[in-house]
Amino acid sequence: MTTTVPAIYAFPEFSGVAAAVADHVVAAQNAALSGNSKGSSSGSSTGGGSNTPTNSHSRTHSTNTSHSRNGGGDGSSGGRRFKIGLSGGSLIAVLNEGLLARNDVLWDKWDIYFADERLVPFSDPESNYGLVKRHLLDLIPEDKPRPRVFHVDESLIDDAQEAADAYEKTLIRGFAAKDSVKLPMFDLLLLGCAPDGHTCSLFPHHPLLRENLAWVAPIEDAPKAPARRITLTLPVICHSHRVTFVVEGQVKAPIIKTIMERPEKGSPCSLVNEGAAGKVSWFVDDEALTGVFVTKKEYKMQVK
Ligand SMILES: O=C1O[C@H](COP(=O)(O)O)[C@@H](O)[C@H](O)[C@H]1O
Repeated sequence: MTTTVPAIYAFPEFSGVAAAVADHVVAAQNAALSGNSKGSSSGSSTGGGSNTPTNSHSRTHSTNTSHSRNGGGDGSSGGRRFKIGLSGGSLIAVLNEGLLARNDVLWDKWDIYFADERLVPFSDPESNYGLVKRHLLDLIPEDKPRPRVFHVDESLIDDAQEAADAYEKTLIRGFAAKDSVKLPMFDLLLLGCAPDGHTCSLFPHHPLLRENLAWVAPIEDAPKAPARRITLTLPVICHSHRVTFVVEGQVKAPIIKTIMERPEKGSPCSLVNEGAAGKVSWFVDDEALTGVFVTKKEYKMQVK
């Protein structure tokens, strides 16, 4: 039986959030690579070898470039890949602290996609890919293998529709032909929630919340700068095997209260809680739950 009430894990400190999120990610990785992620038949875990992903280190570490072309892995996971979608924003500091501290992240089995992207140059501090590159990918120890990274085409940042169409094609190549699966299925999507209630680049009350055909949609009028962005759509988000929100800080408490206690208000995060019911987790610090009445669960580390 599923429930629209998500699992909510709260921690007193940022470090607790970071450690638990990292454990949750590695558990999802292990499940995907061992074939235990549901839905692999719709393309969640087989390699998308025809893509030409960017290897984040390929320019500086040419000995690692083979990882950007090899969709097959080393055989121990039967060629399966861990398909993860990352958001930008505060999430990346959590991943920096949590993931980089672990030695069981099988980076070379990861296909990293983006839940949304702000259409600015990668060097701009607002770029989600730029943030992930600087604070995560570039910091993977040199002796570790590299993930495959599928980011927006930087040459298309002046045209949101073109950028969205091109990124949708990237997903189609990575997951399966759009006419053979209705929706791609990520093994794990990591999402944030902004104080105004947006997640990915889906903003409260925006018509994009009703998009049900495209996998990736453009937005030109985002209420928070930069206005031009692309985003995964709600059906894609809700089709993921796991959807995990990571949120900290008292500034987020009012919106979390609305999301959890007033789902009828239709906040984008409430729509995800409902649309992905049974697959949604929230990892938060205690401050983000100030004045919020929810049942919290104790997080038990899954990976020994
Ligand atoms: O604009 C964005 O904001 C959200 C939330 O960011 P946060 O810093 O408040 O966690 C983020 O998840 C999204 O990827 C980004 O484009």
